[in-house]
Amino acid sequence: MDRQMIFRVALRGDELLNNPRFNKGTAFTVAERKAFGLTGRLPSKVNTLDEQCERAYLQLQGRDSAIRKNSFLQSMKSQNFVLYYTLLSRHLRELIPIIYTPTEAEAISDYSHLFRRSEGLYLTFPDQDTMEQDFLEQTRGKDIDLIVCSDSEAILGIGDQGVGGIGISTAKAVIYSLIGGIDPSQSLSVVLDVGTDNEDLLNDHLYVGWPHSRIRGEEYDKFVDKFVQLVRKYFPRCLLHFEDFGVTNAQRLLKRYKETHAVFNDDIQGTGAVTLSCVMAAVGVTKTKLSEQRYIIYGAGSAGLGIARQLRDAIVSTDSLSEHEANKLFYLIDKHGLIKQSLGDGNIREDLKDFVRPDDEWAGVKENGAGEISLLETVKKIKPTVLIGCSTHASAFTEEVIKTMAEGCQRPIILPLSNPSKLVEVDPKNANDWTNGKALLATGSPFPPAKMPNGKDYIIAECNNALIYPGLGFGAIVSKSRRMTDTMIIAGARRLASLSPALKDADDALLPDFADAPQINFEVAVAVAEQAIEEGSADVTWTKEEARERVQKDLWLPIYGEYVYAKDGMM
Ligand SMILES: NC(=O)C1=CN([C@@H]2O[C@H](COP(=O)(O)OP(=O)(O)OC[C@H]3O[C@@H](n4cnc5c(N)ncnc54)[C@H](O)[C@@H]3O)[C@@H](O)[C@H]2O)C=CC1
Ligand SMILES: CC(=O)C(=O)O
Ligand SMILES: [Mg+2]
Repeated sequence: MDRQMIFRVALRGDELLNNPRFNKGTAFTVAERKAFGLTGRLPSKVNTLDEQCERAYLQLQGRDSAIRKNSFLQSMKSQNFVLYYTLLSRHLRELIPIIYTPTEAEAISDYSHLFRRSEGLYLTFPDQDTMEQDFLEQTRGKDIDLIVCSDSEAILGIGDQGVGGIGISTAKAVIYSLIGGIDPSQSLSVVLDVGTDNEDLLNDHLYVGWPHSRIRGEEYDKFVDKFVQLVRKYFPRCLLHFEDFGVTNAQRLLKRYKETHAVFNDDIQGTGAVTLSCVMAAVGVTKTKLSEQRYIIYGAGSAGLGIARQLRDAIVSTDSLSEHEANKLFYLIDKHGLIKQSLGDGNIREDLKDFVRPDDEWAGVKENGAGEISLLETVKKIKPTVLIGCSTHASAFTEEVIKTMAEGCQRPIILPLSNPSKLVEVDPKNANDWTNGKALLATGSPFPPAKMPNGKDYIIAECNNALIYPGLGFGAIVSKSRRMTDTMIIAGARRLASLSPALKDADDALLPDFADAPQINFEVAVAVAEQAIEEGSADVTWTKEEARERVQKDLWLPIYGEYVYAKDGMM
């Protein structure tokens, strides 16, 4: 056995069996059972990891609904990391939708009823005086590389979920380990419970979070800042991942902290990166350039703005357009229709100003009574080649919208990205049928293949940030980057795009299959680490040429090591 896989462990008996990092259950060998006081605590048969997986998979199959499978897996995670991650790895495509979107959305929305045990760090607004102590209780003695946190205001597409948002932090952290190779014992999932404006939760006497309306303004900022400063004080080199904050806070917090710490907002930057990869692959199929597209982005929240900026920045750096020229390729639509000057400052967030369309461009175009221009009218006028949905508005891409778009271009690129599945802007099967198989499609949650007119399956790629953020994060962690820069993110996105199956066969999926996500994210991590070294964001002594070897070396894999008892060993 590899010398590194021998662990000196100080836990014995139940403490060892109850520690998911070290527990092996029936896989403890006879010698280990003797050394760690486990002989009488386990049935006599020593199982292999394969046997344990077989049994666990059978138990899982016995659960008759996705949500019950989700609960079963969550409980397994709290018992045995190696078994949990091995089982997930062996059935990746089948189980990702169970532990992530769409099933995790259901688990989060019913969090207070399903609650069984702690999943991470709960920092609650009225307890802020003890925040440092609470933080240290959870992290003392640990070498934390990754912190995923949410304030739960905009969970997936299901809105404010109060304390239940811990579920998105843990799900995202699991994906980091499963796909990205981050040691699960070196990550921490956090919910910042600043109250909730979700009336259903506030009226539920079983709600387990702080039953108070959401704190905003200065008090909110101070609370978040206290947390961020603790992260910086105790783990100056960890990656701080923000997930599912409300759009205004998401943008502000990223801007506030990105120059001083390696922070990453997945909804803005991760979604921007994976969508850029997807569009790069699509324009590879149509043999056109990013700068030759006309883009409609429907839903101008965190994801919409992140996508617009990422595409714009890539156009500027690849196709040599000025930022001003590149901005003009984008048409953003939100609740008040097309984002144009006459909506007025009250209806246009400050961070959207790059993409506001001039009114005179729309003279003669049909408006509703409130002076708003709809998606359909925008499609008719500009003849988009790319249509992206991140609005949470289910079925917004109607047959008329899709058919009108298809009249205006050979291969419409249509990416309805809203999660969970029931909120998708158009079922990809319909988009495929309405365009006679011409559309290049990808969605945010998994969908079955569509049928091409020639009878072949068209695989619907999953354009979900989970296909890229684990690699982006791992690349930053391995290279000990002080910041997660835009150029590191673009380097990862380019690497992902280069691995698109559609570049080999135009009828194949725009992005690699999730079943290949670990290998894909490995490549992304290498690209990010190389870029970090090249641009000086990294803090390591090794060279760019060594990045691949270093990423490989630091990968955490779910493998049982051999344990020897040592009083001063790991706990
Ligand atoms: N595929 C992926 O990787 C990702 C998908 N998403 C999905 O995108 C959706 C939006 O997420 P976020 O941007 O984080 O939320 P957000 O709340 O920041 O943005 C949603 C935006 O859509 C707008 N909107 C709502 N109803 C609309 C309508 N009828 N017409 C036009 N605009 C409308 C809202 O005003 C808001 O600006 C969610 O369903 C989320 O699950 C988000 C991040 C990643
Ligand atoms: C995928 C993701 O981050 C979201 O839907 O919010
Ligand atoms: Mg998200």
